[in-house]
Amino acid sequence: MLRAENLSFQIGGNRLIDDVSLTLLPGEFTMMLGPNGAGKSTLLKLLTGTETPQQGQVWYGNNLLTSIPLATQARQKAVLSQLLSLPFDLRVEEVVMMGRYPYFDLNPTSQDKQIADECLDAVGMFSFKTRGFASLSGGEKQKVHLARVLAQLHRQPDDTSLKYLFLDEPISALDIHYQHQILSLVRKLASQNMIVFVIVHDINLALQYADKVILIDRARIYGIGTAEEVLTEAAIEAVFKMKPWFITHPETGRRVMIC
Ligand SMILES: Nc1ncnc2c1ncn2[C@@H]1O[C@H](COP(=O)(O)OP(=O)(O)OP(=O)(O)O)[C@@H](O)[C@H]1O
Repeated sequence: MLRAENLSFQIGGNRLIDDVSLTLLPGEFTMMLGPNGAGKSTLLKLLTGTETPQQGQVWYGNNLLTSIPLATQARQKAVLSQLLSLPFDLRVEEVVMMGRYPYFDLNPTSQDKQIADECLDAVGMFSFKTRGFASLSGGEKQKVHLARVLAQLHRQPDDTSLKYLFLDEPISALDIHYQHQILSLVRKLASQNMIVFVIVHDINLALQYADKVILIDRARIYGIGTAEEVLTEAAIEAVFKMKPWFITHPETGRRVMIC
C-alpha cells in the first residue's frame, strides 16, 4: 500500500499542494483528474520522491519513502513524466534499455534485451527499434517512454514484490486505438500486485477504466472514490466550470459524459 499523510508543498509562498492525504492499494487502477494547474503533477512528484513536501509523509508499505535506498526504489517504482524530450539523441532501443539500468552494471544481458524487445512490442513500437528517438512523432515518443517504464518494472518469474507505476498524462499524444490499448495494458498490470496511478484529462476514460478516481482542485482533494461516486454532475460543474450531460452507453450500459 502507498499512504500519503497530510502533504503540503509550496514554492515562494504559493501553495501547490495543501494538506492532501490518500491511500493507494495494489490491484486498484487509480486515475487522477483536475483542471490545469490544480496540482496533479506536483502531487505525483511528491508521491514519487521527485519533490519533498514541507509537511507530511509518504509511506511505501511500512517504510517512509525517504528511507528507501534509491537503488531499491529504482527496482520497485517507475515514473513517466510529461517531459518526453531527451538532452541527446539515442536510438529507440537505447531509450527503452534505460528502464533496465537498475538491473545490470555495464552491459545489458540477453534477458534485458529480450525484455526491452517485449516492451517495445507491447506498445506497437518494435519495428522502430533502431530509429533515432529524436526523429519520432510525439505519439511515438510517448509509446517508447511507456515501453521504458514497463521494462523497468518487468518482473522476473520469482519476483512477487509490490511495484509502483506512476504515469503523468501517458496517453495525451496517442490516437484512440493506442489510448485504449495502453489503458487496458496498465489496468492489467494493476491486477498483478502493482499500484498504478495515472493522470488523465479525459473524464470518459476515467469512467471506463478507473477503479478509483481522485479529483483535485486548487491544490486540494475534491473527491476520492469510484468514478461513479466522484465524477458526478455537481462535481464536474464545480471543478471544471462546465455543465456535463450523461448518456448511457447502448452496449455496456455505463455512463458516458457529453458537454
Ligand atoms: N516551480 C514552480 N514555481 C512556481 N509555481 C509552480 C512551479 N511548478 C508548478 N507551479 C504551479 O503550481 C500549480 C500546479 O502545477 P501542476 O503542474 O502540478 O498542475 P497540473 O494539475 O499538473 O496541471 P496541468 O493539467 O496543466 O498539467 C500551477 O499553477 C503551476 O503554475
